[in-house]
Amino acid sequence: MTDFGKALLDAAGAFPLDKYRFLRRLRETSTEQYYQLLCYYTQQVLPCIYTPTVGEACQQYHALRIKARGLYLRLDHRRSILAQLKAWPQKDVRVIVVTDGERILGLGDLGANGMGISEGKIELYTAAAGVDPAVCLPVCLDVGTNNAQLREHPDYAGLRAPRPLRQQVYDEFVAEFMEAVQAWQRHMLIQFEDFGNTNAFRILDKYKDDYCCFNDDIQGTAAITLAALLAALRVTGKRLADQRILFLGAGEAATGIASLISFCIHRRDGLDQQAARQRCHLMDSKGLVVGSRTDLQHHKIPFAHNDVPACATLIEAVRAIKPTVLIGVSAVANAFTPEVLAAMTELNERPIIFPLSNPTSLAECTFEQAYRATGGAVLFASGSPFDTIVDERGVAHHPPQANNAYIFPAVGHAAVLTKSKRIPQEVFLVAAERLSTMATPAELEVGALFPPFARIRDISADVMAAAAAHLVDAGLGAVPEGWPEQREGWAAAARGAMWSPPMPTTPFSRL
Ligand SMILES: O=C([O-])CC(=O)C(=O)O
Ligand SMILES: [Mg+2]
Repeated sequence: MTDFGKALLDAAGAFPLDKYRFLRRLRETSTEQYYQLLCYYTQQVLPCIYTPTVGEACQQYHALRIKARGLYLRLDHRRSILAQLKAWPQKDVRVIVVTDGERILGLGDLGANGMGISEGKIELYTAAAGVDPAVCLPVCLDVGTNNAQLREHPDYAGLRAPRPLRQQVYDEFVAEFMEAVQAWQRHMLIQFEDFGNTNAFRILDKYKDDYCCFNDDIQGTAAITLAALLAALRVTGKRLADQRILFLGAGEAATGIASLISFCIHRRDGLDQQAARQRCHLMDSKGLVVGSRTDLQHHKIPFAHNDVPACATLIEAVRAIKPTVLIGVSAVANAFTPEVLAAMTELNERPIIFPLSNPTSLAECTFEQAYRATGGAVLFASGSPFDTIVDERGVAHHPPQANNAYIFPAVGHAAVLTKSKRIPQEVFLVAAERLSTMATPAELEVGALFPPFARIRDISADVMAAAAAHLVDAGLGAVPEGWPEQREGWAAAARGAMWSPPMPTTPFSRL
């Protein structure tokens, strides 16, 4: 069965973008078969519609000649957002993934081409957690772009203007969007995706207490990384509170991950939040984030250290801090040099090394590089997928992908089913903890920190049950209709709440 999915996609063309285009067209022309492929051949389809291909698809989106599935809301059409929502053909929408295209993966400002990221991410709600595609809506807030090349391209479909200089104009537009969504539907889950750093933090802070919303780059990435780290610690047998964690990068992902790790240490080991934060060291393009710096953005300040020298390079920082864990969220390809990897190997019996930057071309190192440099001792997870390595004994080592899709679709679907008022930070902790326990000892043995993605719907059902229990217990959501009293039955109930297309009858005769 699984080979069929691969064979079909191979037949669509040699290049990833050929497969992407094929799947986009299939969704339009043979929707049921598209969803059969997505839901029954998920592992084969996902890399073609999501990371790593989606990065290139967004860069080329204006030239792909595909019809946008999602809704564009343009800054020059402001004060009419509610009317535009009401005119949209989908009437019962429960999940929105929204971007403004300013920071697409590690690729920068892609303006209206960012629609591709909302469209890609929303498919994961269906594939991974069984949300009915009929209730899912990708949105792109087109506020212009500072990418002049794109703006001037004859095929570019977005607003041909730079992003607004005045923050107030932007903020009012986002506020109008949030209020319009609330006026449009009784309950909506809103996922913020790939906003620029400053706006991402500000928007989340502003709306998180009053809306059922989260930011996947800050919170989803944090949860999957914490899950990977907790699973790695099952192998080393060490405590989270005893780790020294060095981040290359100090943006949304870094501060999101560092905050959730600190929160987890605080909850598990009773350290106060400030002491827990000191387990995390951030490094930006100017060097280590230390207290003596006067140029630190707001979100970095809680992680500034006064007890380490102001190292300018990663290798200096590794030597000074002696990290047990190295996390790459820098979008700097090959930043984990052989020297850095060798230093991590000298310092640790089992170095934990997570090059998380997306897409693959921006990863801080490959699995092969980390595996070879550490003599196979590395505990590894990456943002984009890498190939398996077969060692000299013939044992296959599968590099786990710290794929946000293990977390956000399940957390989001739980929030939808419970109609949660908001999504507190604790839910991401609960989801990460649950996921971190799921790899079997045999899977951990060969480096797989998570169960295989092929089982994603069962995994999501467990995460949904844990997240739903938390939301209900916190008084934010209600027990979904028809779910049993007993919590033991909730994973099965979550599995039962998932939408699926009919099982495919082979062959896919009309493709
Ligand atoms: O693609 C992912 O899942 C991670 C992500 O959101 C990003 O890199 O912006
Ligand atoms: Mg993202």
